[in-house]
Amino acid sequence: MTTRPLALTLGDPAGIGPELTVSAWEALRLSEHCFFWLGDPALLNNVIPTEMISSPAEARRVFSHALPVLPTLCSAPVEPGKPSACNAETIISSIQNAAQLSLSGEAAGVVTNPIAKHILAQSGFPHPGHTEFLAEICSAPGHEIMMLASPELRVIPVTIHVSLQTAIQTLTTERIVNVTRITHHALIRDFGIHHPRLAIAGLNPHAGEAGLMGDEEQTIITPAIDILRAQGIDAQGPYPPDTMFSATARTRYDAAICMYHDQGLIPLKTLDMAQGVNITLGLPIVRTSPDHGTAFDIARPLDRTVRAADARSLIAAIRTASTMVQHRKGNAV
Ligand SMILES: NC(=O)C1=CN([C@@H]2O[C@H](COP(=O)(O)OP(=O)(O)OC[C@H]3O[C@@H](n4cnc5c(N)ncnc54)[C@H](O)[C@@H]3O)[C@@H](O)[C@H]2O)C=CC1
Ligand SMILES: NCC(=O)COP(=O)(O)O
Repeated sequence: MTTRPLALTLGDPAGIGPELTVSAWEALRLSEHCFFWLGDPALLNNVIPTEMISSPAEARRVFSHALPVLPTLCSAPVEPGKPSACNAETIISSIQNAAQLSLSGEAAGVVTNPIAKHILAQSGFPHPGHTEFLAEICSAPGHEIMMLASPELRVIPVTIHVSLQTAIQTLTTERIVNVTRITHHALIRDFGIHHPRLAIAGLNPHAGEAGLMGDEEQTIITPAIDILRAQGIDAQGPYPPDTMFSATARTRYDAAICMYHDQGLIPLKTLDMAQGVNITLGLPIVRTSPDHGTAFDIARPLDRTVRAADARSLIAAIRTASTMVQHRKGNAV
């Protein structure tokens, strides 16, 4: 696995991020999946040993006996379950530093703990989520693609954090082609799938039923598929969205290109929320995250034995980031 450590961000300190971080360290500390946390050790209530580091290079020496922490201290008191925009600056700087350390090569990649988008927005944060923020840090705006992956399914929404109305209004042939091309290349480079098979979803019921229930399939989606196929990309569809996620249908493709956020994320999370991983494709750095959010409703002060949050998705995100780093190394020329 990776020799350099992964950078794990703070996330919203009032959410389940601190608890997930503790559980992930306990699960992985004797494995090769080494990470350090850009967080505030005071949030951990001494439930595990921690050791301050001043650079990622120190993480591997520490990882088996303590959680390596690159201190990123909260400026306001933290009450679990009660998020506050007063800590927005710390949350943002944790993401920013993790990305910079990854761009500089000191960290192998970034794994993010969940943030609450509306809380950061209150502080003037202009990005709808990590995906778009990281693209800006990497000077690659417009190249960022969100993929959610579980052992059962991979989905890529063409439009991401916008209203359903905006998603439909901004759906274009060019956007579908761009997202599918980046996905195709990322499946080869980051996942070792040599000939990716891509299923393109329709937008409307029955994929439009020959125009009877909407014509975006004919005017926008099919032209995109034609362009992609002419470029040698194995893109098929548009498929009726209500049947393309069945167990049988899923055996026919490696990833589903979906027209809007919930079209892809509902089947993914319904099939396997515990092991779903959110992955940003199209960036020079590796970035993964759990598929769920901050879960403020179950966040509580940390306890040595009682855990409310299921850390499997974060653990899967860390393992996935390690695997992607390995694939990128293997594919480097
Ligand atoms: N990558 C990220 O930073 C993401 C952040 N969010 C943010 O999270 C906030 C809350 O969003 P919600 O829609 O409520 O989704 P959520 O995923 O935080 O919670 C939905 C339900 O699932 C439960 N849940 C989630 N993760 C869990 C875990 N690991 N273990 C046990 N139960 C778990 C919660 O307790 C809650 O009942 C929003 O502000 C949203 O912006 C949402 C998705 C991803
Ligand atoms: N629904 C997925 C999600 O909100 C994750 O967004 P991001 O913070 O990874 O951009």
